[in-house]
Amino acid sequence: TTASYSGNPFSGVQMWANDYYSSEVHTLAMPSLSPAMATKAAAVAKVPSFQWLDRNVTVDTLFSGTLAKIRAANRAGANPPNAGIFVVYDLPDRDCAAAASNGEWAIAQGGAANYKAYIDRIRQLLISYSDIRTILVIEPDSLANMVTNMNVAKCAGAASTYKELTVYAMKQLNLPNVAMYLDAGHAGWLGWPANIGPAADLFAGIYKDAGKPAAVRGLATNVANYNGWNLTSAPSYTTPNPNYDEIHYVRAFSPLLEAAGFPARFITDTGRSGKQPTGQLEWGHWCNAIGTGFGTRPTTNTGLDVEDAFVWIKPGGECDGTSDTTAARYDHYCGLPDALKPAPEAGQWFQAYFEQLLTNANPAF
Ligand SMILES: O=[N+]([O-])c1ccc(O[C@@H]2O[C@H](CO)[C@@H](O[C@@H]3O[C@H](CO)[C@@H](O[C@@H]4O[C@H](CO)[C@@H](O)[C@H](O)[C@H]4O)[C@H](O)[C@H]3O)[C@H](O)[C@H]2O)cc1
Ligand SMILES: [Mg+2]
Repeated sequence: TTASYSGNPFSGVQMWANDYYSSEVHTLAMPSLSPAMATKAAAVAKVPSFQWLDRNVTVDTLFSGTLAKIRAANRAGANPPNAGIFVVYDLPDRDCAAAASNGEWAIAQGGAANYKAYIDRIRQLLISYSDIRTILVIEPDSLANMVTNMNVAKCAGAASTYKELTVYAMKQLNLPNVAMYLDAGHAGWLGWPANIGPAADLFAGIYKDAGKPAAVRGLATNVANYNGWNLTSAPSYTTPNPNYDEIHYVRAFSPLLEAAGFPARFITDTGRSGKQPTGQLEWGHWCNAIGTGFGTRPTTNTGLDVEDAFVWIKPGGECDGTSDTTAARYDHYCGLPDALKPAPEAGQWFQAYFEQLLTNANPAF
């Protein structure tokens, strides 16, 4: 069947553009746009982006609903057949080094058991829809935080649970129609020389702990971040990191992972990397960065053998975090001068940000 594969899981399929994002664009973005911008926005809605399973409830509604729509389109003769693209994102004590994307479950309140049930449900649906090739990004930021933020109490406290549950997900979702990419931060995070070695050891260790699952294809980089892929010069805020863009990060990381027993392949989020340099004042300013644009459209034509695809993982226009200083999930990074304000809660539609991305899109819409 189309679902099982060897090699690049993006070969021989087209990525599905889910109707959750399309409806955000059509109902929330377009009504207030000029006719010319609305036409451009309608084109954005057709670009495949990953659908985030950021709450347990979305598994039995959006996830199963999207899989059903993909099945219908494939049975109607889609050629090439559609593949599902989703983010698994519901670890207990989620986003341990920040406040903006804290999730629904806490380790202290039995979150690990809830997470295992969430993974089991995803497994069941992937088995029910074994005719659909499904590509998963596993838990943005979590393992990256294990490399650089063990000095943060919430991250140190979550470490063993994050690792246990990541291994659980890798084993449970190890199915013939599935490809998994573990989140690996970005060039400005794990790409620093001080971090890249420990990162390779961590990811290879997790890969071995999980029994080197066939469905674990590699790592996802630049998720919800803004870095260029292959820049002609280093943006000022990247100095002195020699890995100033994602191709440098991937090319430095790959041999370290291979040597540690993890022959990882990579995908890179280009959804918000179209304008370089960005408006960031500091590289670590991750929240709603100003001066960004929609980037390279999803493709397997990456020019690098270990890079499977450029993809849109963070849906452009969905907020990174609230700028309301009184909010429970307020993170000071979302209050910085280079963070677009006023901003709603993480995941909510942020119209001004969508318009920024559209205006700065490269390639242009
Ligand atoms: O001059 N030098 O030689 C030198 C040497 C070492 C230096 O140290 C490095 O500095 C880097 C910053 O430059 C740090 O990277 C930042 O780490 C943050 C987490 O702590 C990340 O935030 C996450 O971002 C996600 C979206 O990507 C959000 O979804 C998530 O909520 C949010 O928490 C930032 O992206 C990421 O850029 C490194 O850890 C740190 O080791 C710095 C200079
Ligand atoms: Mg985030």
